[in-house]
Amino acid sequence: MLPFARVTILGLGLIGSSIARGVLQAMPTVRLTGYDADPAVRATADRLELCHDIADTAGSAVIDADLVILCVPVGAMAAVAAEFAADLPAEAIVSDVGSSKTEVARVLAEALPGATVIPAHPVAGTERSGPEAGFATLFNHRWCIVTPPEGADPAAVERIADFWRRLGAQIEFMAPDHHDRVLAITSHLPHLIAYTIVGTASDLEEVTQSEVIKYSAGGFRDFTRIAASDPTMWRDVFLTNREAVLDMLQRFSEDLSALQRAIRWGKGDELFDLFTRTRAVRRSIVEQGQDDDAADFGRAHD
Ligand SMILES: NC(=O)c1ccc[n+]([C@@H]2O[C@H](COP(=O)([O-])OP(=O)(O)OC[C@H]3O[C@@H](n4cnc5c(N)ncnc54)[C@H](O)[C@@H]3O)[C@@H](O)[C@H]2O)c1
Ligand SMILES: O=C(O)C(=O)C[C@]1(C(=O)O)C=C[C@@H](O)C=C1
Repeated sequence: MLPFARVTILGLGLIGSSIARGVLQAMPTVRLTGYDADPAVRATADRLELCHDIADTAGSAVIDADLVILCVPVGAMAAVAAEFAADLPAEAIVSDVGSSKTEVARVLAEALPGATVIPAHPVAGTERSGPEAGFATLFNHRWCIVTPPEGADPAAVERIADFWRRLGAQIEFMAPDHHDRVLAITSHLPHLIAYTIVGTASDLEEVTQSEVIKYSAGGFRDFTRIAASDPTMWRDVFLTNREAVLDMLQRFSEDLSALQRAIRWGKGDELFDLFTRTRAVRRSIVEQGQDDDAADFGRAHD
């Protein structure tokens, strides 16, 4: 039996529209309702037939839902929840896909007192945004981290896990604060570094903008993909996972200073040892099948 019969998606961008496409394929009998604050996104979602119904308000979207899933930037979660709180059916489960979890869990619990809220985070995405960027296979073989609040109803947690497994994801359970530390180093800091390096390159006075574009092969090009990620989404991630990100950034800065010293004093062994260790990390990610380029890596380097 399917975990839910009537699913409402609030926010029809990259992640919301990917969930909609995945549900239409994997759970075709589910009745799907969508809502987005942006009328242009609602019109596009309608044209793409992402949902059976596109509602004009968050309240009317949730009125007969048994799952409501918030797919808006983390800084907008509280406002959306407040918009539909009065219309939420008592038996509905509320979830979200936010990239940071402690703050989102707090604001949802505050805005929806008495509701069953089971937050989750599919660790899958791209640098693109909007309803046209989504695709049904986005979550295939990717982790979805479920962060149930203490004392959560195990049956509700299992229904959320079942929903994500049907979209192709593998499930991991974590405490929200642990999630935020893990993602600070694996996702948030890499984005911050990409934003910095692309910003630094574009500010250089002795290298022109056209040279940066012209010679952006390999390493820099990979950074520009990440640095093209949605500004609203990432502003909100850094503001809501401030402490874990600052902590990881502190460690990163210390390690960067050590590298700076190794270069200055010609300590080739130190550089070589670190680069050997980091190459091994990449190899284990590839071996675990967690990278899209795994096959290419194997061909090019083995
Ligand atoms: N992009 C990724 O790689 C990725 C991966 C995993 C999780 N997430 C999380 O998913 C969420 C959505 O990200 P996305 O990449 O789909 O962003 P997106 O910009 O593609 O879509 C967000 C949508 O939310 C809508 N929205 C904003 N405020 C709203 C409001 N108050 N009410 C209703 N709709 C509103 C926007 O109009 C937009 O269409 C974020 O919380 C993000 O942290 C993103
Ligand atoms: O693949 C990308 O482009 C992503 O940035 C996806 C990515 C990540 O950092 O891995 C970004 C944010 C998420 O919350 C989850 C996944």
